[in-house]
Amino acid sequence: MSRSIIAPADVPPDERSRYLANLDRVTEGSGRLMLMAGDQKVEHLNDDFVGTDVAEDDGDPEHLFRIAAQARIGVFATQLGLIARYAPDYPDIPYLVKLNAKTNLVPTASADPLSRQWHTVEQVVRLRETSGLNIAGVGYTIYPGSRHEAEMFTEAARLIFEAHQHGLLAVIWAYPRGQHVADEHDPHLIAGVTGIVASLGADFAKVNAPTGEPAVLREAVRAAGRTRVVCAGGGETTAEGFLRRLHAQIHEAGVAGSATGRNIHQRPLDEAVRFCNAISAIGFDDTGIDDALRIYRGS
Ligand SMILES: O=P(O)(O)OC[C@H]1O[C@](O)(COP(=O)(O)O)[C@@H](O)[C@@H]1O
Repeated sequence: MSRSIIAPADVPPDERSRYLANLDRVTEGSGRLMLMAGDQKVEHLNDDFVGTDVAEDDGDPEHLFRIAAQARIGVFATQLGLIARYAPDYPDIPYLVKLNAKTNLVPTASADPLSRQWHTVEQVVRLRETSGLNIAGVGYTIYPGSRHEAEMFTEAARLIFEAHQHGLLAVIWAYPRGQHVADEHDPHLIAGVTGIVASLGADFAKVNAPTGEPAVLREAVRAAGRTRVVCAGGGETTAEGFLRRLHAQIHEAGVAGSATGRNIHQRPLDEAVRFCNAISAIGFDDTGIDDALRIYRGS
């Protein structure tokens, strides 16, 4: 595929090289994303950062930045407030600004989810220009099936266009959720959701892994067309189980990389760094499981 058609038409010619440089940065030129997710201080409050199976390191938000600075990652995604506060001490990390967020304090059973945009793309561009930080893209979560879906779709569509206009990538977290969504892990529904993300024009769709074997993701990958699909990492699993699932998602379903939060940051710093390096080896280098495990174990 010639590089000229990799950039979508809403990336203006004078921003195309920036867009392609951002795409190469977050994929190391492989076409597969490696996103480290650190936006859960809003989505899950402190539940993801303290606990019996959570490293003591994770209680301090700076743990996220220490991992991202030391590990091989494509991009680190979190809210603008944390980036502005910590990134000056961690200027070499490629950042993705997550533009909306909500807490899980209001149960879906009582109110359909609505997650409103916090900052505009123009404010992200101003931060990039005045700080010199390496901001490669923006992110936004949609909840198809929520009574409020139209509001989120509209915000998403407009910010994706604006992001492309400034050479920024757009990643959409897409979780079908609401009182009319019976099973948010249904593979066919998730394929519908990746099709929505493609229609919104995003570069990557981030979905929760559907029920079943990784190969069930084939429908969702195909439905997304030229928009690439990655899966969230989910709750705590063994490192080997996680790496085997990721390898299968990529090689059996054509998933284009990974987007992982808890399974990275709930580990102590050195282990989290090695885990990121193993994830990146699988995604960026087509490394096999045994070699990826050796990278994770530091052997
Ligand atoms: O599905 P939930 O519980 O709303 O969680 C959404 C949050 O989980 C994440 O996808 C993190 O992914 P992990 O499952 O890998 O921790 C965040 O990026 C996102 O905001």
